Order: sequence, then structure tokens, then C-alpha cells
Amino acid sequence: MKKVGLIGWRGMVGSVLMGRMQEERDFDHIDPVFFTTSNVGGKGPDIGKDVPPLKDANSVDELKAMDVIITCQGGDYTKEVYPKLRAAGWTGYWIDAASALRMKDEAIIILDPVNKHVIQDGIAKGVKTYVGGNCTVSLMLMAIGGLFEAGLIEWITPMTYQAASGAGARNMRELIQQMGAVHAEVAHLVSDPASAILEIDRKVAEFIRSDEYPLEAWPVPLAGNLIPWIDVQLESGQSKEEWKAQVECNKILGRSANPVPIDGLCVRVGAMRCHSQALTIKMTKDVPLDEIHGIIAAHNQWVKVVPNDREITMKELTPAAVTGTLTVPVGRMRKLNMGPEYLTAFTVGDQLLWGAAEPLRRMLRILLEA
Ligand SMILES: NC(=O)C1=CN([C@@H]2O[C@H](COP(=O)(O)OP(=O)(O)OC[C@H]3O[C@@H](n4cnc5c(N)ncnc54)[C@H](OP(=O)(O)O)[C@@H]3O)[C@@H](O)[C@H]2O)C=CC1
Ligand SMILES: N[C@@H](CC(=O)OP(=O)(O)O)C(=O)O
Repeated sequence: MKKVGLIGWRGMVGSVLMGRMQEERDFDHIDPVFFTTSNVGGKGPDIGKDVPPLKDANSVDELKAMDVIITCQGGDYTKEVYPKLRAAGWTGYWIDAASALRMKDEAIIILDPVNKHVIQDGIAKGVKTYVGGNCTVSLMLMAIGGLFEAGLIEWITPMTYQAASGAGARNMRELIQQMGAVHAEVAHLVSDPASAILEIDRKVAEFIRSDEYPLEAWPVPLAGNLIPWIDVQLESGQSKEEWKAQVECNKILGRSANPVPIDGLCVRVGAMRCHSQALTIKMTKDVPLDEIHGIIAAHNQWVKVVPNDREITMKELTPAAVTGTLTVPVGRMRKLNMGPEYLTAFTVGDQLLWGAAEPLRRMLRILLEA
């Protein structure tokens, strides 16, 4: 059995990965070795079979003994350890959730329901580095991969509504604290039917702007607010999250030399772990909506076409409905007033599952089957 080193397994993405690997019985097919940056020699997780004590995730010698390494430890760890490991002559498979290596020539971005041919080509050519894509990018491709495959996309503008989980566990906790603090500030007025709504609103607005509002993980308030900037600022005026859409999407599709233009705005909202996106798509030709539905639905087993109906949309096309599932619903599809080639769509997906953990474990399975 292949020796598979797991790093970052107790973090948020890592815990989701561990849960999925247990559900799919991935551990039956590998010899797992768990690493740590903080508790060397400690007890490994309970996965239903014996595992050795935790090994040092910074030890190149320990890591070199692995056939495959899967890491969800983060970009700083990757930047520190990966070059040393390769320089030491390690030729094993490196599977990573962090963005650090995504755009390197030696790496393939993995999303096998969309680019299994690119992955299999890579394995055949000896590529050893496989990196999960940015969450919004992977979720958009899971939703409308069929339209790309059919060559129906001329360009896309994605406008995102990204959940707190994308910023990490601390940020999720703080969002909840913020929600609670806002409520606590005006709880007595909210529970009094005779109170004036504008008085409540004024107090809430004052509180959100005050120093009392819980604000350590987030740079500015999120609950009762939104943040139209995600990640660092680039010269182009884009945020780095916005820049990733075109470069990563085209790399996943294996068409970086002839890229589909993709550009829009990324916005953080107070959802917990599901990213949503409103897409404006310029199609290469006028295709009837029912055919579009069929093309999208046939692409993979997780995408779900939601009819453009008010009741069904409100029930099925929301973060609350999708969270914790692998289903990627896409709905609100209709032709825009701009013309019959202009399609709009709205899609939602769990950013810790398809957006982070799931492509990693599926890559491991592909390697085990190769
Ligand atoms: N969050 C996201 O949406 C996405 C994240 N990613 C990538 O995955 C990386 C990891 O993200 P994420 O899982 O959110 O990071 P976490 O902060 O949850 O976990 C990272 C590491 O922190 C250490 N750690 C320290 N204290 C704790 C604690 N109390 N509980 C759990 N772990 C702790 C663990 O290392 P140790 O066991 O060695 O101490 C753990 O592996 C990111 O940096 C990013 O590169 C990719 C896609 C999406
Ligand atoms: N930046 C994403 C989360 C993330 O970790 O993305 P990436 O894997 O591209 O760094 C978000 O905030 O929602």
C-alpha cells in the first residue's frame, strides 16, 4: 500500500477532508501517516485503524519516506517545505489545498469532474504536483462545466457572494460573535412591538461603527455589512481573488494559451461556508434555455439545475440549503435583455467540500487507480 502523509488534517479544511476520506473509505486503500507542526510524537486521529505517532511536518527526512503527501496546512507551510523536499530529491506526489504552487508550470490544478483528461495527461507525463483550485473557481466550473465543454462560453462576469469560511475558522467564529453582539445591542427594543424601527436601525448602525463591535479577525465589520474586497490589491485594480478567476479557470481547462475572458467582483457576505455567484455569460451562440439546462445537468453528477421559479429557488438555491453537501445547484437561468446570447445564472456551493477538500481526496484515488 502507498504511504500517504497527511499534513493539516486537524485544521478546518483538513477536518472536512478527513470526514470525506472516512465516508468514502479512502483509508482502506492507503498506509496513512499523520504529521504535525505542533505536537510531534502525539497521538494520531481515530480513523478506525492503527496509525503511528504524529511525525514532524518540518522534517524532510520523514516526509521523504512518503509516496504521496496531502497538505491542507496552508501556503506558508508549502512555500517553506515543498522546495526543500524537491531539492532533497523527493519524487513523490504532492497534493495541496493552498494556492502557493497553483500557477507554477510544474503543477496541475485539480478538479477531476472538469479536467480529468488534463490530470491523466499529467500523470502520464510524470507531473508530480497537484493543487486544488480556488474555491469560487472550482465551484463555478462544477456548476457550468457543461457550457465550457460544449464550447458555448465567449466570456463570463462572475459576481461573488463569498462566505466567512474562506477567511478561516477564526473569522467564522467572529462573524457569529458579531451577529450576537448586534442583536444584544438592541434586543430589548426588538422584543418590544411598540418600539420604532428607525430607532433600532440607528442604534445598530451606531454600534456597527463603534469600538464595541467585535473586530479582531476581520478588518472591518461583516455582520450587518458586506466587504467588497477579498485578498490583496493588485496593480490591475482587481483583488487577487478576482484575478484568480480567469487564470485558474483557464489553467484547469488546459487552455491558458487561448483564455476565455473571466472577470468580475468578489464580495464577502455573512454566509457561513457556502460561496454563491451571479454569472453573466456571453455565449458563443444563441442556444435555447432547455438545451442549456440539459447540457449543464449532463456534465457531472453533482450539479443540479434549479428551475427559474420563485418558490423552488428560495428553497434550493441558498447557502442554508446547500451547506455540508456536495450538490452544486445552478438556477435563475434566463436570457438577459441584452440579447439571446446573454445568459444569467446563480450558483451556490460548499466552499470547504468542492471548494477545498473534495478535489484532494479524489486526486488521491486517481493516483491509487493509475
Ligand atoms: N479556508 C478555506 O476556505 C480554504 C483554505 N485553503 C487552504 O487550506 C489552508 C488551511 O486552511 P484552514 O483549514 O482554514 O486552516 P486552519 O487554521 O484551520 O488549520 C491550519 C493548521 O493550524 C494548526 N492549528 C493550530 N491551532 C489549531 C486548532 N485550534 N484547531 C485546528 N488546527 C489548529 C493545525 O496544524 P498542526 O496540527 O500542525 O498544529 C492546522 O493544520 C489555507 O491556508 C489555504 O491555503 C484552501 C481552500 C479554501
Ligand atoms: N480566498 C478564498 C479562500 C481561499 O483559501 O482561497 P485560495 O485557496 O485561493 O487561497 C476566500 O476567501 O473565500
